[in-house]
Amino acid sequence: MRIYKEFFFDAAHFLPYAEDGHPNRRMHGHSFRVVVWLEGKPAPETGLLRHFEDVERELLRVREKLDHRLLNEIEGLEQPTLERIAAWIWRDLEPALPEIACVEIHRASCREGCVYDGPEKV
Ligand SMILES: Nc1nc2c(c(=O)[nH]1)N=C([C@H](O)[C@H](O)COP(=O)(O)OP(=O)(O)OP(=O)(O)O)CN2
Ligand SMILES: [Zn+2]
Repeated sequence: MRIYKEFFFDAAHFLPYAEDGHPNRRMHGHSFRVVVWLEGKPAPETGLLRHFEDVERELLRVREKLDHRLLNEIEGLEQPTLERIAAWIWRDLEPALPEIACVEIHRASCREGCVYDGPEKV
């Protein structure tokens, strides 16, 4: 069974490895929607897989690190593509929310996004 909670943030970035003169190389901003999925079984005594209050607390914590920031300045986000941001959010949340199953990140204005299912298991 899966549950999800989402949050929104706005941030600036640039893509350092875009070609010279390409707009992606200039600093610009986006609005992002992030959906975090948790997977597991509800506890028999509570019926909860994980209380949404716990999830909300962790999402607010990670949002604080991203919102109204220049993403390139954040350690691990020197190449702040959707792919890297999704994996970074996963790593930041995983210690507190070990039931994490998927991080979606959507950039609606560009009609694009990324879905990260976690590090590959060997
Ligand atoms: N696979 C990926 N490709 C690209 C990514 C990415 O994260 N993963 N990111 C970008 C840039 O961030 C780029 O800014 C996206 O731009 P674009 O789709 O051209 O949309 P706009 O910036 O024009 O969108 P707005 O409507 O102005 O927000 C490129 N490729
Ligand atoms: Zn961009």
